Amino acid sequence: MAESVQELSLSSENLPNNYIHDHGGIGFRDALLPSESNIHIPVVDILNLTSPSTSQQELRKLHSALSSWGFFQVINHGMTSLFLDKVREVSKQFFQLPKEEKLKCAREPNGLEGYGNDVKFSEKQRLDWTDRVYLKVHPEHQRNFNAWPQKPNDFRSTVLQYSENLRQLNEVILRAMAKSLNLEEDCFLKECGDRDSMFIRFNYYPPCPIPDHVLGLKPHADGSSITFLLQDKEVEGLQVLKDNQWFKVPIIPDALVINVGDQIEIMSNGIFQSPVHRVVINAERERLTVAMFCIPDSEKEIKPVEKLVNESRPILYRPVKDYVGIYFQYYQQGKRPIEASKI
Ligand SMILES: O=C(O)CCC(=O)C(=O)O
Ligand SMILES: [Fe+2]
Repeated sequence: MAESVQELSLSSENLPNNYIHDHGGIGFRDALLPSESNIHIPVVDILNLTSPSTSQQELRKLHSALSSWGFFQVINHGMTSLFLDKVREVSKQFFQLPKEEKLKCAREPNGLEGYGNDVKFSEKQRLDWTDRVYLKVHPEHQRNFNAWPQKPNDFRSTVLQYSENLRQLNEVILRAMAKSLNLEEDCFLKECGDRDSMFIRFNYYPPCPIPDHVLGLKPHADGSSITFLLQDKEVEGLQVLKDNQWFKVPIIPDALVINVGDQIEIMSNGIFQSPVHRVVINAERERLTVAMFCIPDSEKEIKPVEKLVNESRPILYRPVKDYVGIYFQYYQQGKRPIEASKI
């Protein structure tokens, strides 16, 4: 593995050029807080969503969140604050291990899973200021435990429990999203197929001496159906682009952030937006987040749901298969992968 960002952050007088954005310095970090501009990233309460007397109102909120931001936060999702802290804790403990221990689960040169950082494919590319662990957690028979951290001891059991919880929550959210569009409740679940998968990514962003010129994660939209993000409890950094303006996603310690990925944008015929987002860093504190990407069956054709195509809303996307495969090709060329599907 190339030098970790964690190591770079310790000996940071001369940062390699390929981390530096020349156009930085114009305030990566002074994005607006949505509340400052009087608009809010909605917070959806799962209890309200599932209780008959409040569900209609909550579904309207969800619909509005997904069509304007593509982002929302959920509370009352069933996981305790103690458990979420545990997920954060085992993740942090892994990145604190000595280098030799972390390298035991290093990503293979052409592999996908394991511990590593940004894959370098060209000299022109700007690299992300982050080290990661990327793992397939679903389906069960495709878990490759060789790529999983062996330490801390409770890493595996905690991540398995967290994945199981998010699998159930994914179903709740996809059903609610379909209902909010007056579709059959299981519409998106069916479109994702029985052979869907889930990948978890632990994002570790060390402090950086020149945070106005370096990004934790470049602007991108996710290739998932939807993505769940457990934010750092204290250090912010996630920003979302809306109407050409960057907004900070505020920290709500026990909430999960959820965003639409490109594949739901396609299925919803563009009603739900897969938002462009990025991560900024800071000079003082590390930040750690845990993203879970839900991915539809790669053999299934993803296309706009028929009921969402009509005269006033013509079809906007052509069918695509193996979107995640296309995603990496486009991303590497600096293009938005969803362009591959736009008519
Ligand atoms: O770390 C974050 O706040 C966002 C992570 C993210 O966007 C991703 O992993 O795709
Ligand atoms: Fe993302």
